[in-house]
Amino acid sequence: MRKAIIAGNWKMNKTVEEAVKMVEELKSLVKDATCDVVVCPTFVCLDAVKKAAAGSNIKVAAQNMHFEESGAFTGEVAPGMLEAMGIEYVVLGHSERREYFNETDEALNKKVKKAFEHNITPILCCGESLEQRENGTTNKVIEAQIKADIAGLTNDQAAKLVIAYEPIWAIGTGKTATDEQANETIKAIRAMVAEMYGAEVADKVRIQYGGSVKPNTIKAQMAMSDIDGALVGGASLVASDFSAIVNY
Ligand SMILES: O=C[C@H](O)COP(=O)(O)O
Repeated sequence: MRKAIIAGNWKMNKTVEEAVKMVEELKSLVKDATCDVVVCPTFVCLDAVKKAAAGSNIKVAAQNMHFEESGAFTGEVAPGMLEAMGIEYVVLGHSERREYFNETDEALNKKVKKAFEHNITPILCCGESLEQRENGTTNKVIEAQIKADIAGLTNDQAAKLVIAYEPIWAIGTGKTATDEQANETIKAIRAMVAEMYGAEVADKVRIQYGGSVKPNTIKAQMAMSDIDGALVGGASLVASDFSAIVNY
């Protein structure tokens, strides 16, 4: 039985003060959640959020990291720096990073491996554009992403993966994939993982849905057979909305 995981991706929002205030509010609101609860603040807020979340059930994720250990990479953050801070998860390959920051599958594969080396669990994002959904290439596009991004892991590492299926056309648009569409694609992703690492591993991998998840959509989404959680953007910025999602 997979434990659900719901993560709030704050993207480029919240000052340190606002982020800490949000965690302080969330702590009591999500304390009885039955799923894993994760917040993903910007790098500048990570340390303060981690300290604010201490002693609670809120886990902290970075929104990105570099694959190198250290060196002349101005503006980047190394995996060891996140590990030293006790960061448990890292979001990798969000469609915004693939699109605006030219993140490639080759780099993502290095990042996924490096995250595991540093005891950080990747939340690996994948998903198709509206055009790809409409021309019927959704599974082909996602298969290319998954096969490249998670290649070369051990079975133990692969089993710990969190994958977020985010149809790009549903991000921040108010359009969610139907529960059936999301579930079907997530099933297909699980089959891709099974092809690479076997059914036993694939059965352990947690696969979230992301794209305009709201308090009024989550219950039906979580009732689907293969949806193991959510990666929430906009609705994760307000404590009452995010806690309502987490306490679905
Ligand atoms: O990482 C989160 C996703 O991009 C979803 O964002 P959204 O809930 O605002 O559509």
